[in-house]
Amino acid sequence: MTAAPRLEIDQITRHFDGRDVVAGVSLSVTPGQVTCLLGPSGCGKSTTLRIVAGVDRQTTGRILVDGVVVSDDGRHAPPEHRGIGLMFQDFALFPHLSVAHNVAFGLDGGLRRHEARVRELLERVDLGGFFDAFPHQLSGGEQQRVALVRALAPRPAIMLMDEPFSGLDNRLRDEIRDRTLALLKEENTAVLLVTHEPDEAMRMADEIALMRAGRIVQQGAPYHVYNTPVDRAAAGFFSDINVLRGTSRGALTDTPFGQFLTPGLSDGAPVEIVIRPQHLRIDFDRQGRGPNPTASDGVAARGVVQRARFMGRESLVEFRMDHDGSSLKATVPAVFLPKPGTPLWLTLRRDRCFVFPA
Ligand SMILES: Nc1ncnc2c1ncn2[C@@H]1O[C@H](COP(=O)(O)OP(=O)(O)OP(=O)(O)O)[C@@H](O)[C@H]1O
Repeated sequence: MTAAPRLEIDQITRHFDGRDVVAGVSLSVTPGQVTCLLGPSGCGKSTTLRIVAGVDRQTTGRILVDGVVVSDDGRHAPPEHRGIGLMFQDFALFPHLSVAHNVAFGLDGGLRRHEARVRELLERVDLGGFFDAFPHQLSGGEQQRVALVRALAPRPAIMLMDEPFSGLDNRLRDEIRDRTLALLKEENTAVLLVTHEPDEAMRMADEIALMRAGRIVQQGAPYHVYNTPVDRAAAGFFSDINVLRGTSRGALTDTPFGQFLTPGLSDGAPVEIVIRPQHLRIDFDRQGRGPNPTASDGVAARGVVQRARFMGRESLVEFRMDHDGSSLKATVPAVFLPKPGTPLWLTLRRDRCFVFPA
């Protein structure tokens, strides 16, 4: 049985200066679930979050918490009556209060009444020893953890997070993300997290809602959104992509890598075939010939190495293709640095190609 939604966003729009910056967003989050609103800058993510928090108000639509309307055309509960915790990038701790008093700030009765809860939360993020410290004595990452437990201290049913980790350096960020996620799961909080970073969404989310120009264009588990993108832009949002262009004829599109099925497209319709660099295979040149065609990889096409770079986890090789001079990128999970000018053959993993009308 799936749990009842804790947070429901029902057909929210927000009109600013003659345009809808949020244009009909619906979403629900269950207890213990992390949903990431992912999208490029300006697509309306933060506005959506601010509406849920109650610091902004939608033009139309409703917000429900545990099935109860907290905001619609007539009602608008203030932020403090929504059972919502907030954590933003520029979380500010109160500099004149100790760590413990910062954490207890939103608790009725303050530190005196809730010392046990404050101690327990600080222990859980390994900051037990900082109970009496002041914010300036903590590193950025430690301050972030204090901000997190401060937001969690009143046991909010819902946590809203807007780019909460973007102020941290890379290595620290991974660790803090993991800790944060663990704590949110333990508390069974419903989380709506805004980010423009696909890696962050893939790492944190149970569900990703991909947003563009005020709308959710695709929603699902990270695996699903990554592996079955709805269009070229959705594919390109998660990684570098290669795009082959062709024209549909008789529900087939010819490419130098073989034919692709393009059912439902009329003759003459432009087609884009999209593939991520890790799904190209590279093969050696055998005196002007490449590998034989196979069902899974189609036909090989020859290209010449333009550039090869070692990226740490993989090598990125850029090719200029013989057939049309276009560029294709392939990655190999190893050290593979062929010299510029080397002819090599490329095939595409056909099961990893996405075919879209252009
Ligand atoms: N108070 C406002 N008045 C007018 N326009 C606004 C207001 N708030 C936001 N906007 C506009 O709404 C659009 C969406 O902004 P929003 O902050 O929600 O985007 P975002 O996806 O969170 O982007 P970012 O990641 O850059 O914060 C932007 O074009 C922004 O300029």
